[in-house]
Amino acid sequence: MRYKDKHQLAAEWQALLERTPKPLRQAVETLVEHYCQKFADHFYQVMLEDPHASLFLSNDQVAQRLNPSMRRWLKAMFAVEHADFESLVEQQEKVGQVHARIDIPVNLVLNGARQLKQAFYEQINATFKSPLSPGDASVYVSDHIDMAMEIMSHAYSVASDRNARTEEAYKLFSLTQSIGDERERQRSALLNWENALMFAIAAQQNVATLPRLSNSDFGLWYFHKACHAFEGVPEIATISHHIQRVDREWLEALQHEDINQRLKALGEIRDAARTVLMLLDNVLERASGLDAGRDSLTRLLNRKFLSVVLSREIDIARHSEHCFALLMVDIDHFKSINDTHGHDAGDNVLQQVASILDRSTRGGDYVFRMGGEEFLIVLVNTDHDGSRLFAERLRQSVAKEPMLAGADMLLNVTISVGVTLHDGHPDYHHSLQRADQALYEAKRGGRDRVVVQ
Ligand SMILES: Nc1nc2c(ncn2[C@@H]2O[C@H](COP(=O)(O)OP(=O)(O)OP(=O)(O)O)[C@@H](O)[C@H]2O)c(=O)[nH]1
Repeated sequence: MRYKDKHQLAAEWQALLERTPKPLRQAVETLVEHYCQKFADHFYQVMLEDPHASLFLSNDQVAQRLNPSMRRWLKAMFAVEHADFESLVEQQEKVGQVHARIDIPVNLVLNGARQLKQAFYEQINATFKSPLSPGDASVYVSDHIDMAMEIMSHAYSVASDRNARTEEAYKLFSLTQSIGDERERQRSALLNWENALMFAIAAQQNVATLPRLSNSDFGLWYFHKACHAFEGVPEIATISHHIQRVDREWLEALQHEDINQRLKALGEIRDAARTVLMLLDNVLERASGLDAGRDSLTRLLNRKFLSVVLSREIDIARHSEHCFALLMVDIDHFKSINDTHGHDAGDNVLQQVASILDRSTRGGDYVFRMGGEEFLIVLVNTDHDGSRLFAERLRQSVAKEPMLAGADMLLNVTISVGVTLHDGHPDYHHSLQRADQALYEAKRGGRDRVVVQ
C-alpha cells in the first residue's frame, strides 16, 4: 500500500496544528525561542550517556554541528506561521534519510523524541500560567513531534530498505565474481532437488509430501537472493513462473490415475528444471560481466556500491584502530583530449588511467569510477602520511606513463588528487564532500598535484 504523499502529509500536519488556538501556539514558539538551547543540551546529554547512542554522537564534529541543527529544527517545527508545510515535511524526510545513511537504530530516535518531549513538559509546567493551559500545550507539542517522527520513520524505512537491497546486491555481486563456482553450486542444488524428488516418487510417497522446488536449497537461494538482486531482469519472472508451475501443477499431476498423464508430468518437471537452469545461466553470465557492478569502459566498480562499501568501512573504523582514506582523482584537461583527438582517444586514456589506479592499489582497497573522468579510491588501513604518500606516487605514475590514445599516438596525462582521512563522522557524505573540496583545491592550485584536506 502506498504511503501518503507529501501533499497529504502537509495537509494533515496543517490540520493538526490548527486544532490548537493561535495564542497557545505563539506561547510555545516563545518558549522554544527561550529554551531551545536548554532542550538541545538536555537531549545530547541524555543521548551521550547512552552507550549505544554515543557511538553515533561521540565525534566532536557531530556534536558541534548537531546541537545548532537541533535548535534550528525546534524553531522551524514550532514557528507559528509556517510558510510552507510541504517543505516542513521534506525537512523531516531528509532527517530520516540521514538517520538511515548512518544506520542509527530507530529505537534511539524514538528515545530521543521521548527525551525531548519530557524536557518540553517540564518547561511548560514551570512556565505556563493561566489562561495558558499546560495540558493543552503539552498535547500540542506531543502531536507535533509525533507527526515529525511519523514522517522521519517512513523516510527512514524507505531509505534503509533501499540500503539493504544495495547491500544484498553487493553481496551477490561479490559472489558472482566467482561465477563459475556459483553456477556449479546452484546447478548441483537443482540436481539434488530432482534426485530427492525421484527418490520420493520411487518410494511412492504421498504427493503432499513431495519436495517442493521453491522450498529446496535452490529455491531458497533463488527466492531470497537471486530474485532480490536481479529484480527487473526479464528472465526472473519466467524462472519464477516455471518454479511455481512445477510446485502447483506438475507435482500435483503426479497423482493422476492415468500413467500417461503421470509420465507427461514427469517430462514437464524435467523440462522445467532444464529451462530454469538455462535461464539462470544467462542471468549469472550477464551478472558476471560488466553491468553488474563494474563500469563497462574501465571495469572499475561503479558508484552504485559506494554507499555499501563506505558504510561498511565506517563501521570497521568505528570498531578498530584502523582508518581509511578517500582519494578523489580527476584527469586534468580531459575535455581537450576528447576535443583534440576524439572520443575514442579519450576512452583509451580513461582505460589506461583506470588500469594504473587499479594496479597501484592493494587487494583490500576499492577503486570506483564516479563518472566521466573522475575516480574514487577507498584506501583501507592507512593514515595521514600513508595516504598522502600513496596519492603522490599515484600522481607520479600517471604523469610518467605515456598513454596510448590511438595508433602511434602517445599522450602525456596528469591527474589531480584530493585526499581526506575518515575523521570518525558517521555519515559518509561528509567525507566525500571533504575529498571533493580537496580535489577542487588541487585543480584551483594548478592541477597535477595532491591536496590533503
Ligand atoms: N571519451 C570520454 N569522454 C568522457 C567520458 N565521460 C565524460 N567524458 C568527457 O570528459 C570531459 C570532462 O571535462 P571537464 O569536466 O570540463 O573537465 P576537464 O576538461 O578534465 O578539466 P579539469 O577537470 O578542470 O582539469 C567532458 O568533455 C565529457 O564529455 C567517457 O566515458 N569517455
